[in-house]
Amino acid sequence: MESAAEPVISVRGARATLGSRPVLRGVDLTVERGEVVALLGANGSGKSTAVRSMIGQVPLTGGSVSLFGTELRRFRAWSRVGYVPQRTTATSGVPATVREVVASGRLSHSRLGLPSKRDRAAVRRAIEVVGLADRAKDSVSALSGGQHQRVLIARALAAEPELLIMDEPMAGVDLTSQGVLAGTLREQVAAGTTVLLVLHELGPLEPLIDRAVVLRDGCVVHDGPPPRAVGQHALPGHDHVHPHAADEPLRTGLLT
Ligand SMILES: Nc1ncnc2c1ncn2[C@@H]1O[C@H](COP(=O)(O)OP(=O)(O)OP(=O)(O)O)[C@@H](O)[C@H]1O
Repeated sequence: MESAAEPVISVRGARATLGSRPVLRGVDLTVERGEVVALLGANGSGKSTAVRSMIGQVPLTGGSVSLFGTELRRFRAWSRVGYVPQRTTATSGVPATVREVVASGRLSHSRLGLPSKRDRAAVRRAIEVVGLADRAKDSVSALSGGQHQRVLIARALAAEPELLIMDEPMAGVDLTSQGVLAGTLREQVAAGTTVLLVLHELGPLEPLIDRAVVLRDGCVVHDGPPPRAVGQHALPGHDHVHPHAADEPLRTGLLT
């Protein structure tokens, strides 16, 4: 029986190996109901692998993951989870429309039956929320990178998930789309959605973040208040130094 106090995500001692390389080396991470947590770290630190392990796309070689209090191998309530993968530059050969792609995110609700009125309304709302109502009938191949990312987010939102996991939602996204995405996320958070975001840097999402978990080489090196980028440290390419521990500044290396 699920209790309201149960964390939405609980990762304990997670280990994963890709090829022959240990990519997660004992990761502990908890996300409570209603929290917005950023998973930060340099390239290759294991962020994507960590979130992919949470949705069963990467098998663990040790440790465990639970969602909504249920161990992953018993977890079936996938309509409660929205996942936005890291955007690839590859374009699909299938000329699906915006509405078709977004509606595919609702399939876990409609199951074998035809989409209900409620399903169709949820798809329409998700498309509106990301500002693409006027493009609903267009092929996704006609969209810009940022618009494409908005479609992927709408697809996750169409399921009206309680937990939203997004891998680098702002990467390669133009400023207009970044603004739309930040607004969309703000609405979801206000509605009580729990959010785990993989980010390279906090950027425009900073005001929404409750807590940051920083990975380095597959290990958690910080779990607490989001690191604040100030002055020179905010510049792209700068290896951040954040004075979390008075004696030894935490080098998050977020931008390296
Ligand atoms: N399929 C794979 N086979 C072997 N190694 C892999 C595979 N996928 C990822 N890796 C390696 O695992 C490490 C962690 O990758 P991961 O994508 O989780 O890092 P990340 O922190 O998300 O990085 P980025 O910010 O670049 O997305 C990297 O060194 C990567 O090269």
